[in-house]
Amino acid sequence: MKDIVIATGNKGKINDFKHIFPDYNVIGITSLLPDFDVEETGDTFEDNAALKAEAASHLLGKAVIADDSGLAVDALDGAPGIYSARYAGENKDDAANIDLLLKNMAGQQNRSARFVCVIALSEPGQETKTFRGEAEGVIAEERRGENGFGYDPVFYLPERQLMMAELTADEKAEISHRRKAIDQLKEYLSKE
Ligand SMILES: O=P(O)(O)OP(=O)(O)OP(=O)(O)OC[C@H]1O[C@@H](n2cnc3c(O)ncnc32)[C@H](O)[C@@H]1O
Ligand SMILES: [Mg+2]
Repeated sequence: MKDIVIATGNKGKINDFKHIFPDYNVIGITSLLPDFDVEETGDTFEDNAALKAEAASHLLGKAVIADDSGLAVDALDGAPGIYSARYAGENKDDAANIDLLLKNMAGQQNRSARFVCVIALSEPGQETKTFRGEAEGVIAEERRGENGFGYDPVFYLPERQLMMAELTADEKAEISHRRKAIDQLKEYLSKE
């Protein structure tokens, strides 16, 4: 089985990647470098994904991918966006982030939103490449579902009439923003 190293400390993302890459041995960076942590100082998902992938690739001397992602809500002018993980504070608390989102959306009629995922590929001696995937949905008024992570319990998928958190991991892997970004990465690798 081929290895693929992902520069993330987020267990929910690692679980998503395992279902997107069933034929690969998915390795989270913290099992190789327990103290790995990169400050996300970029202004875009692309910049932050590249920062994480390049830092890990330089430390390991091999190809690494990273994921910078988040939720963009139209009625909030694209917030929380690149700040999705730390929306309610630096301690990255998914429950607190959802509470704040529901509070900021209270009484709001326009609830359209999208998940964005940018995957960066950094390889020694090569320019970093980025690939973007998006998934459209609607911000629900309350939580439902136990699967997934982050904002999945309040991200409603109208065509399925389910929350993202009500999909199995395999179902999420078929339609998610993360899957769409990875499809583009795979297409690039197949032409390389
Ligand atoms: O930077 P790494 O170490 O990869 O982990 P992180 O959790 O800090 O990840 P990000 O900086 O990319 O922030 C993304 C946040 O956006 C949210 N998010 C991203 N993808 C999601 C998904 O598939 N489902 C639900 N929420 C998601 C979730 O709250 C994440 O913490
Ligand atoms: Mg992060």
